[in-house]
Amino acid sequence: MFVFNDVKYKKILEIPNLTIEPEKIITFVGASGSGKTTVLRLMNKIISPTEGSIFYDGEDLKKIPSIELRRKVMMLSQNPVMFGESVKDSLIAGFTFQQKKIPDDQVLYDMLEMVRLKKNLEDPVGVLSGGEKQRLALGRILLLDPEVYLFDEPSSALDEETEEEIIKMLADQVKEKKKTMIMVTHSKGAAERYGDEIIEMANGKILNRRSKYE
Ligand SMILES: Nc1ncnc2c1ncn2[C@@H]1O[C@H](COP(=O)(O)OP(=O)(O)OP(=O)(O)O)[C@@H](O)[C@H]1O
Repeated sequence: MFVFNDVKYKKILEIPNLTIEPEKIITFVGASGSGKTTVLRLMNKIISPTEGSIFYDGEDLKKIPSIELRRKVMMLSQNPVMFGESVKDSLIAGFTFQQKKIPDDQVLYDMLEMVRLKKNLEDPVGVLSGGEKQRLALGRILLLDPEVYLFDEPSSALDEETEEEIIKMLADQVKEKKKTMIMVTHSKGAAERYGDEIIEMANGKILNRRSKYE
């Protein structure tokens, strides 16, 4: 699905080769500043390699228009952007941009429940906490249902119990729908429990890659 070929990004990342198979959950762990977020940003074409190439389904990312790529590969960043005035506006933003039919309110309420956000659709989005914004953005992505989910610390602003619930829910969804999930997490426990493969980064390099089934 994703293939990295002699990839370098400035002086901060160096990945000679990396292949990520579809329908897997891959977790990235490693110290702060080790390059985990940079890997996700490369996969979503927010940044491009300064050397080498990245392929998605056999096609060089350089040749895939960003908008097209981001319909298939969606990233939830640590500080997601909110859209419009209300919880609903932000939840359906992707449908509005893509001019697609907006799901019924019941579907939207079910999604709020799934991401553990106890808010009404009409509630203002500006007053949400960091963790609530993150869960709302998560709901937005789950509704759009891309092929690949890139999660950068999807639970960084959550307490431990909610974090475990959310990551478990994501893993279940991804497996049920046969999607691919690539997740950066500070939680080694979650990385081990839910990752089919665990990739450990240090100083911009892959230090270690383990499959849970080996
Ligand atoms: N565009 C850039 N230009 C220069 N340096 C950068 C750039 N982006 C990131 N860095 C640096 O590269 C290193 C890796 O950053 P990255 O955000 O990938 O780390 P991380 O492993 O995700 O860290 P954290 O766990 O703290 O989020 C950091 O030292 C960061 O300051």
